[in-house]
Amino acid sequence: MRQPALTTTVSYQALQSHAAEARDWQMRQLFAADPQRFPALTVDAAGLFLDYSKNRLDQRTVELLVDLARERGVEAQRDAMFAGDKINLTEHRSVLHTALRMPRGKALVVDGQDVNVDVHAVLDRVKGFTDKVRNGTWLGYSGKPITDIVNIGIGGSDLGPKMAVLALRSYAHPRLKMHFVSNVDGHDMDAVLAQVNHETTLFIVASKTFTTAETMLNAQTARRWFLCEGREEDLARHFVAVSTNKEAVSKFGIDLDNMFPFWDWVGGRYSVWSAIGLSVALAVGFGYFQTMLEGAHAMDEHFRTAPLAQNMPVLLALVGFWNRQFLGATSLSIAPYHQDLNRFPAYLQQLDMESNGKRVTRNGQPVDTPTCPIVWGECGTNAQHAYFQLLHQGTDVVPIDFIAALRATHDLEGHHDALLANCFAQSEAFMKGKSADEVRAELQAQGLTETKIDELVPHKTFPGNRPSNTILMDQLTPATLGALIALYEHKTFVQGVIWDIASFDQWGVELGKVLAKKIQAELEGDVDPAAHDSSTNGLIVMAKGAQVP
Ligand SMILES: O=P(O)(O)OC[C@H]1O[C@](O)(CO)[C@@H](O)[C@@H]1O
Repeated sequence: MRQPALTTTVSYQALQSHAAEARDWQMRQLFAADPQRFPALTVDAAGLFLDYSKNRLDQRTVELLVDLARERGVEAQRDAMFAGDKINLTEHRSVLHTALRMPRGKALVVDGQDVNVDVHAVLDRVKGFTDKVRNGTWLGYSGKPITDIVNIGIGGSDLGPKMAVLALRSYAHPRLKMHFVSNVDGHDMDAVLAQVNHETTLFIVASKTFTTAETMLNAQTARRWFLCEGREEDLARHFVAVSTNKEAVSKFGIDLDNMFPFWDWVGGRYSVWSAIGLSVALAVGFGYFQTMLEGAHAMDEHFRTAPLAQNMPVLLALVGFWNRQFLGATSLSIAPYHQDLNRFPAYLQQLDMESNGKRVTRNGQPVDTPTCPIVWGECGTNAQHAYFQLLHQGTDVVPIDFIAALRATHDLEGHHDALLANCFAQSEAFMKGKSADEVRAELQAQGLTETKIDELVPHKTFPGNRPSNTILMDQLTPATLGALIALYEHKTFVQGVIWDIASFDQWGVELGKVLAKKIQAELEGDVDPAAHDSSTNGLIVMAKGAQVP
């Protein structure tokens, strides 16, 4: 259905007038005026708690934002996604990552096929295989159990599994060391090969298409490395594939018995729940992998059934939209206060920016508002000692998502309270700031001269009124991790619906791929690179002339 331009909708215009009033609001005053602000602007679901009260909005803003979600058809499009409708219009595909975490037996027929049956058949195979590797009955060619697993993949075939394996570090198998190679830069593969042994290493070649240049080159290199010690007939014990492309897997030389399939209705950046999660299931065991799926399913059920005004992914999306559209925030910083969520910001970069980094609507018209902000971030407290200076006192307002677990998964004394204290202190500081009067009073109490005080006040003043969300969970477990990932998946979906953009394709990555192929041929051959601009030609000539060490 053709959507009207966003800025022409009734609910958008109501929001715009409201935003004109809200522009001067100070969060300090909003908190002081409403003792119920915290309970009113928080929500919990699927083991997660979202506090969005430290944003420049009030309950009326939320009502207007919910009206917008309704007018843009979020509920209908959500239902269409869950039902398997072909909502990925440009590729004419269903979008069914939610089906990957549906309990067994919940029939969902798409194109005449019950996808639930297919999903669970693959999960059963994942269980059988991962059990064998973990219990030491899957042996390498010389009869030894596997000790090292190398996942070769890129984008969604790397970021999700790598993020989840790190996040669930405390659940990991003691014998199995997990490695991830994604970069076509040989230094990545070289560093991993230097640590592993031919006899006890298992390679997972993870690629939805099985044509991605980086992954294919890395896989060929791993194969060559393996064949320096092992024989062709040993490959089946050391190489498995995860893909939708049987033909290419077979052509590569991987036994189809060692291939774990998935389907074109799983987007790469939504694929950690499919067999692409094989490395996660190997690391933590199939039982915990399944618990991660259950955590995601709990969030799916919440997203599918909760009213919009109490719907966590919808609210997270609407607050993000408000900050982007009406506060002019061009980026969103993700600050996990949990070291094991170290790769979560990188994971979200692909999820959000590859989905919603678009400038035309689903019908190909230019959008009439800004779309996806730049997503970036780093673990707290490290981020505090790097770039939080800019976030507190710089000229840009950057909303932040703080993510923390109330209980640690370690028992080291003193650390967790220190961590949480920092997390809560930061969101308080961003909200409250520190006024010039407060700074002045503090410096006077320290006995500084008035001249010195005048000099320091501007530097020590914090504007505050800077927005943040805080997402809490009891502990980082497979279930809460699953819910957290699903929360952001659905948040991305809702924003895509509001902007009316095609969130499930990624044409923007194609141009560079095509040009790289051409330049690689020029670097490797005698072709004269005169066909480019003078800068690109010059760089190619320099690379061709460089001495190989
Ligand atoms: O799993 P594949 O097919 O190798 O693709 C890897 C990644 O490449 C992309 O297509 C972008 O180039 C991502 O969307 C995808 O996650």
